Amino acid sequence: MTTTVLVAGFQGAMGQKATAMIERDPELALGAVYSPHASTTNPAAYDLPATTQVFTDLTELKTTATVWVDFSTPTGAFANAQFALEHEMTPIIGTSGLSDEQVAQLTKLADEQHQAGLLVPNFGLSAVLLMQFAKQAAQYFPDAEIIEMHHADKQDSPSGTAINTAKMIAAGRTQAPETVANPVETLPGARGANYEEVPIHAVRLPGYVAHEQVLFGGPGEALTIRQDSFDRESFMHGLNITIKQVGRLSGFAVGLENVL
Ligand SMILES: NC(=O)C1=CN([C@@H]2O[C@H](COP(=O)(O)OP(=O)(O)OC[C@H]3O[C@@H](n4cnc5c(N)ncnc54)[C@H](OP(=O)(O)O)[C@@H]3O)[C@@H](O)[C@H]2O)C=CC1
Ligand SMILES: O=C(O)C1=N[C@H](C(=O)O)C[C@H](O)C1
Repeated sequence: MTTTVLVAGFQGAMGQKATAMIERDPELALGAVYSPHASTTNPAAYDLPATTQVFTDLTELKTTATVWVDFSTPTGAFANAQFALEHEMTPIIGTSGLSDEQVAQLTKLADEQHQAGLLVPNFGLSAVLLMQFAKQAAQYFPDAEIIEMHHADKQDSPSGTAINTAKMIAAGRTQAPETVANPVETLPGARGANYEEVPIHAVRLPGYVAHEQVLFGGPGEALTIRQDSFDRESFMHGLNITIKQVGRLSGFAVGLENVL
């Protein structure tokens, strides 16, 4: 059976990879693409199949796609996912930057619509394993810091993966981390952002793609866990599996591990 997919943000770095992967897979069909800033609705202009509908306006969007893949922007992704759920499409949100409150709203909407949905902070297997290992390590090393490194075009900081890693570290801890009584930052921001008592440091540099290091420190020892996406192809296997498996979920979930 063929699954028909819509890709939102199809002209972006991830959108282009995703549309190419879908076109290559005989079990998938690229039914439609969406971006509010696309200049024409002619698929030939983007080297897309003639059967792929191009939409630039949500109010005009009508498609046979059953799965909505989102690689847009933190501001666009929430409204897109709401639209998908309200129009019988299962959202797979790859876009980072959604707040916990927005995730709670999507979970409620999915339940109301009797729909599934998945937010995937990172489609890379190395990142999923890093997060699981970090949760495990936090049981013994409650003191941890995250350094995430990305390409210079990344809009949001910190990365969705870093925030999710911090959540998993917090969930894995059995003791509170140590805190400095009166910290002094002689340059504001020197200790990074703080999520669940995990400092997060975001690096944005040309040449990088997507990388994360988690540093754990304990009395007289340290543990470092690192993952690297050297190419956006690293996200495509996870995305392919998610498109094929997401329909089995009941309700809205977070994390690739839900479909592995
Ligand atoms: N989960 C994962 O494994 C991964 C997630 N990501 C995340 O995916 C997102 C996209 O990344 P990337 O492709 O690098 O970013 P890009 O900036 O390259 O692409 C985003 C695209 O979305 C378009 N866009 C803007 N607003 C909307 C909207 N409301 N609806 C649909 N499309 C819109 C943009 O168009 P225009 O430029 O004309 O505004 C642009 O073409 C980011 O949040 C990133 O963090 C990235 C890699 C892996
Ligand atoms: O913008 C990116 O590139 C990436 N974004 C995601 C995130 O914010 O975690 C996933 C991966 O890190 C690549």
